[in-house]
Amino acid sequence: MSSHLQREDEAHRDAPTPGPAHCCRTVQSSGSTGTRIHVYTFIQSDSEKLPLLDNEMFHSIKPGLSAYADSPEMAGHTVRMLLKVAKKTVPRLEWKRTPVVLRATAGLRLLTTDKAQALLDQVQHVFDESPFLVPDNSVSIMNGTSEGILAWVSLNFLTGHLNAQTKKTVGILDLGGGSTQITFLPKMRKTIESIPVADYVARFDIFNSTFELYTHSYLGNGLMAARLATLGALVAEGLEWRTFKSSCLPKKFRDEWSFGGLTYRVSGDPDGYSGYKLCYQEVLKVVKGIIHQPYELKDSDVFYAFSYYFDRAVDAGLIDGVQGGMLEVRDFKKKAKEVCSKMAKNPLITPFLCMDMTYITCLLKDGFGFKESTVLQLTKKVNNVEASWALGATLDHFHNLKIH
Ligand SMILES: O=c1ccn([C@@H]2O[C@H](COP(=O)(O)OP(=O)(O)O)[C@@H](O)[C@H]2O)c(=O)[nH]1
Repeated sequence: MSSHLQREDEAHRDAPTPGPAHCCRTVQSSGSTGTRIHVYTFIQSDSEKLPLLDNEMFHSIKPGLSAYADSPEMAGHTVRMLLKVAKKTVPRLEWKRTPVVLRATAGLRLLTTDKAQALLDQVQHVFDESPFLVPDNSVSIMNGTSEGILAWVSLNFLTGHLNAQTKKTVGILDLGGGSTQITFLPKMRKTIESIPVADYVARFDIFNSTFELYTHSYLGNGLMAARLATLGALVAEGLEWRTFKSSCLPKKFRDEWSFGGLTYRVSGDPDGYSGYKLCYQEVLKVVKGIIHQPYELKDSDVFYAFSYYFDRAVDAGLIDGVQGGMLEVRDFKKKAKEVCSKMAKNPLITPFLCMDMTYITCLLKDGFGFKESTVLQLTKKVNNVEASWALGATLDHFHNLKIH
């Protein structure tokens, strides 16, 4: 993350409002499956303390910017539409002192440097023409470590753990389209000692505490990227004529499917078998030897799981789409088996549901090594605020978390 972003206290130097400062900030999160805007309003009465989050406005547009890799001006259009929403949310008098920042995640990390830069340039141009405050480094690709840490900061801020004196915190699991992140505060020394390479640990300061987190982002292990890998569709050639088959799809299913600006012909295996067991073998290839198993997960507390973990749990009928809920890892497994065995007879809510549920089960069990009894708190929103790294990025902007 940038350390030279303009701080809120600087932006407020000429602020007319006496007393507690109300500040707004817009973050655009550019993911592989969509571009979103978050406008946060904070109340900051004491610069020594964490601010209070007063309100959030959220809006999203599909597809993600990476779908415009070959027509970057369309990326500018997406961002212009989202800034229109920001203009409606932020009072006109506040525009000039409201910073606007875009952070891109896996979708742009997966593109070549030139293509990603052309998209970022378009976004920068739209920002520069906007009436908002455009800080240095306002448009960039965020690295996976920051993505994991900032999502952890968001969830722990929203659940009140960052204010508490106790060092009790919650771990997070984030499943995007292109990448997946796991971040938690280890309790055992051995967890840090047994990491494969140094970049699985990140230290950062927030107010008067230093945290040493286990965090990792797996590029290519987001749900959509995992579909591609399962189908064997990561090949560069033959997209025009090849059909990618999988026993995770209904046997008679045949269609086109697009991700990251490319379209693939996909189908079930009409002459072969389909179902959970075969599907598990297919998705295991995407996980095995790639995902590191942290030492202490076997007897860990609750993890907050959001993004596609939440969306698919809703699609499969495991939780309510508004309330969310608590599930055990074994609930995903049981449901995956059920969905896969039924797909031949009943049309699924999405033809990919068996593949997605089986992948999630495999990622949790054979990937991270969770026990079947591990509890996951599935959530879309905490206290009406979207669960994502964007809030953490905002706190970082105003309070400089110093990730090292
Ligand atoms: O502000 C956000 C950002 C992402 N998501 C969810 O994240 C998933 C997709 O992630 P994304 O496209 O950002 O993937 P990435 O490119 O970061 O891997 C979907 O479930 C979205 O609903 C969300 O709910 N709010």
